[in-house]
Amino acid sequence: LHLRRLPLQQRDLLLSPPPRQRAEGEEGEVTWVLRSSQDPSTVMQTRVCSLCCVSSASSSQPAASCCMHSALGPPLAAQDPAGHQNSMLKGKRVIVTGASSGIGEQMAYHLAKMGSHILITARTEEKLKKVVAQCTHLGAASAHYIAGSMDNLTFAKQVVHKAENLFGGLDMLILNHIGHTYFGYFDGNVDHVRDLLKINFLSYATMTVAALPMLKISNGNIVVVSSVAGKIGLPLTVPYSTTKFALDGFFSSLRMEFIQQKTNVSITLCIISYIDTDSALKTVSGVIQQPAAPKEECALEIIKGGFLRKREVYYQYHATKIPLLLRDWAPEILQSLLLMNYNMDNFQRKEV
Ligand SMILES: NC(=O)C1=CN([C@@H]2O[C@H](COP(=O)(O)OP(=O)(O)OC[C@H]3O[C@@H](n4cnc5c(N)ncnc54)[C@H](OP(=O)(O)O)[C@@H]3O)[C@@H](O)[C@H]2O)C=CC1
Ligand SMILES: C[C@H](CCC(=O)O)[C@H]1CC[C@H]2[C@@H]3C(=O)C[C@@H]4C[C@H](O)CC[C@]4(C)[C@H]3CC[C@]12C
Repeated sequence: LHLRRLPLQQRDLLLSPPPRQRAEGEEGEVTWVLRSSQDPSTVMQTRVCSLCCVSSASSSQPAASCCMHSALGPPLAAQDPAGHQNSMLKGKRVIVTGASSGIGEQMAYHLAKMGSHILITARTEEKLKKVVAQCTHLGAASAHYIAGSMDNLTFAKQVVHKAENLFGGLDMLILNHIGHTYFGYFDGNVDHVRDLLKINFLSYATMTVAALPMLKISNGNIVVVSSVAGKIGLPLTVPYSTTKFALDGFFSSLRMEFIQQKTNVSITLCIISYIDTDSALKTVSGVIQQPAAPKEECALEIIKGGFLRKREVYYQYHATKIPLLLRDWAPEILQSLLLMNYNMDNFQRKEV
C-alpha cells in the first residue's frame, strides 16, 4: 500500500484485511478498514485498486482517480479504446526510441490510444512515417518522428531537443532501441562490444542527461527497456548482455542518487523475457524452446510500470522473476534449467 499517499494524520493506522481477496488480474476496488494504533476506535475506510494496490487518498475519493488500472480498465485495456481515452497519460509528452518496429512500435500505439503527445525515433524514415500515421489515426494528441542512428550521440541529444521544441517539456522518456548484434558464441570481437555499448548504453545515458532538466520540472518518468539477459548471464548473447547489464548499473545507481537528492524523477528498469517481435522470432525460433510472449501486452506493461513509478517491471512475470529469485540462491540449478531451454541441434549463428 502506498500509505504515503494518505494524509499525514492517517498514516499511523493499522490495516485490517480486506473483506475478500481478489484473484490476480481481477479488476476493481477493495475496501480496506484502517484503525488507529493509538486509538482503535478511530476507524476509516479507504478504497484500493485490487490490481496495483494504490490507495485513493480518502474514502470519499474513488480509486479511479488514483491509478492507471482504473483508468485503463482490465489488464488488456489495449483492446478498449474508451479506456485509453480516460487514461492518466492523456496529454502527456512522451519520447519512445526504437519505435519503428517491435515493442517500441506497440508502445507508440498504446500511447496514441491514451491521447499522449508522442515523438518516436529510429533509423528507418519510411517505417517511422507509417507508425506516426497510425498513431494519429488512433487518437494521439500529436505524433512526430525524427530519424537517425543512436551510434551518433549528437543525434541522441537532438531527439531530446526536438521534444523540447515541439512540446515545450517532457513527461516520459522511454528508452527502448537496440543496435544490431549476433545471436551466437562470442567471436572475440571487442570492437563490436564497444560499438554496441554506444548504441545500447551510452545513448541511453546521453538522452537521460539531456532530458533531466525537463523531467525534473514535470516530475516525470524514465523507462529503460532491458532484458532477463541484462540480469542473468545467458549463452549466445555476450555483447548484448554486456550492454544490458551496464544499464542496470547506471540506472539503479542513479535512482538511489535521485532519492538522496530528492529528485522526483522515477526510473523504471524493465526486465523482459522472450517476446514475439519479428526480429526475436527470426533470430531464436528453433533454438529457444519456451513460447514467446505477446508484444502488445508487453508494451502496455512497460508503459503502466513507468506511469506507476515502479522500480522494475517483470514481464512475463514467471519467466523473469523466478529465474531472478534462483539467481542468488541456487545459481547451479538456474544454470541447468536455462541450458535445457536451448536446442543447440537447431542452432546457427544469426545476425540480429
Ligand atoms: N524481443 C525480445 O524477445 C526481447 C526484447 N527486449 C528488449 O526490448 C526492446 C525492443 O526489442 P524488439 O522490439 O524486439 O526489437 P526490434 O528489433 O523490433 O526493434 C528495435 C528498434 O530499434 C531501432 N534501431 C536499431 N538500430 C538502431 C540504431 N543504430 N539507432 C537507433 N535505432 C535503432 C530499430 O529501427 P531501425 O532499424 O529503423 O533503426 C527498431 O525500431 C530492446 O531494448 C530489447 O533489448 C528484451 C527482452 C526480450
Ligand atoms: C531465451 C531467453 C530467455 C531465457 C529464459 O529461460 O528465460 C530470451 C530472454 C531475452 C531474449 C533476448 C533478448 O533480450 C532480446 C534480443 C532481441 C533481439 O531482437 C533478438 C533476440 C534477443 C537476443 C533475445 C533472444 C532470446 C532471449 C535471450
